Amino acid sequence: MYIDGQWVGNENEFFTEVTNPATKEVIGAVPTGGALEAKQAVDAAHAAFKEWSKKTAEERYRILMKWHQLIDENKNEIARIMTTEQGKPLHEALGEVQYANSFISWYAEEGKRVYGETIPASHPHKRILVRKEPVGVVAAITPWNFPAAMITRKVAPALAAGCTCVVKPANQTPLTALKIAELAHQAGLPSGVLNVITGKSAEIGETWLKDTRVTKITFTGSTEVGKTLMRGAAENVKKVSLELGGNAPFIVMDDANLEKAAEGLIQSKFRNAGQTCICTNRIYVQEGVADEFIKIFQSKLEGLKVGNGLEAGTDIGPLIDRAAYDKVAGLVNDVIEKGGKITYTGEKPADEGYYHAPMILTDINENMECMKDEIFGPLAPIATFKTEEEVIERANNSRYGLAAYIFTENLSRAFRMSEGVEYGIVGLNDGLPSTAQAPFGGFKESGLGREGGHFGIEEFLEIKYISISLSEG
Ligand SMILES: NC(=O)C1=CN([C@@H]2O[C@H](COP(=O)(O)OP(=O)(O)OC[C@H]3O[C@@H](n4cnc5c(N)ncnc54)[C@H](OP(=O)(O)O)[C@@H]3O)[C@@H](O)[C@H]2O)C=CC1
Ligand SMILES: O=C(O)CCCC(=O)O
Repeated sequence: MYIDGQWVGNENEFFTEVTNPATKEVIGAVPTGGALEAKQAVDAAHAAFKEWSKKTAEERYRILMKWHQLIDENKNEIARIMTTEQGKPLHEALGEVQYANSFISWYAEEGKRVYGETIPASHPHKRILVRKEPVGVVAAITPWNFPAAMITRKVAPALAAGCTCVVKPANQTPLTALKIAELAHQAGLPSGVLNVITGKSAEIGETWLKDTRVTKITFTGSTEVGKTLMRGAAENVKKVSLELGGNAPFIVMDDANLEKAAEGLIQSKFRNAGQTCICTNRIYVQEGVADEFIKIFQSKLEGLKVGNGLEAGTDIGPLIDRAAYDKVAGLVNDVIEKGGKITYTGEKPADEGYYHAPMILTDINENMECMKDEIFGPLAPIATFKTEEEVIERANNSRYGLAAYIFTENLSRAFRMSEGVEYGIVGLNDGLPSTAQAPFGGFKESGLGREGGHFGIEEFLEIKYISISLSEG
């Protein structure tokens, strides 16, 4: 673990093993930290806040850009670590490292633009000044599906704003996080500004929730854990940002460019083997074009290779663990039991890993679990619909509201539908909307707040209003 600029173990020397999901081999182990280390990390972050928050944005920019440079120089090594512990194909891992790094450079710059305001007062001798200040110590709890980007998307704006951070990466993928912390250390980030601890998630989370020195919790992961953190944060009214589950509808209208829609679906459905919160979950195709669309989609899917992410040519890696595999297999059984069918199933390696074949599922209805629950796997359930009104209603009939995809070539319809869906992110003829400068986040139970863009740094800033009364004469 990385606490106060030092590499530390834990008191009892317990270790949590890290497994390669492609081979089930143990590839490493990290300390099983708990309440003691969680508190030590906050002690360090709290002490470091005093000086870090006082640095100029330019000084913070220089350190963040050095970190960015080191990540870039080490991107291939980080990508290999990521593929080995997470499973995603090496080219995707490299893409994630670059995506993760784009948050660091973007926010290094944005830190210079934390502007205040002056507001006209109602009295001639008064002045109203508004400034923005860092919220303090930020606790970030991150998932295994994007082991680098979910850390930098939180930590980069927090550090650029002048906050200090304590981070708990997922136990399945701590090695990428620790490598990134090592590079932050090399970049000259002062001790205590960034701390990374591994271990008992519930105990660490609870310690941070109870500690009044932690003023902000930022989390990406399941809606259930997000709700637990939000409840805990209420105790001392911490600020909370949550990026939770999704159930993204992918809508293909009969005037869509079907080639482009099928390409968009491949990108949005099979990225990270379907384990992305904005991955397409349920597919709605307008009746007249359903058969043709499925044919084009299947021909593209047949070209994708499932395998070990380290092997050249792999497009879809394994799922993260046994529980993830069982969940996806259970969703397929549910489809069959409720009258659906498997129209296409891809090949998968016979080896030991947690591989699930990509599948196209048809004769789908809304009572099937895959239409209600986050799949997090390479299943493509396809339902049909008749009208625009009907599909908007079905798309909105979810407790989630993260991302929706709409494919149409009709401009008026494109606006009408984008405005009609209750989702925080709309991919309009676009299967890959994520980028550092845009706001990422959801409506409803998909979360609170936004990451990315100028919106993302606001989550780490307090507004202070200074009322000034000038002496007369
Ligand atoms: N929005 C998204 O991007 C993600 C959504 N999910 C959804 O959640 C499902 C389950 O995945 P899972 O990995 O279990 O997700 P979790 O929400 O359990 O894990 C996300 C992070 O939260 C930590 N955590 C778990 N429980 C607590 C707690 N009580 N207090 C504080 N931190 C906690 C985990 O630590 P540790 O792993 O060490 O226990 C991990 O760092 C997936 O199938 C998917 O549907 C999952 C990941 C990302
Ligand atoms: O699943 C997630 O929460 C990570 C989102 C990846 C992306 O930014 O597209």
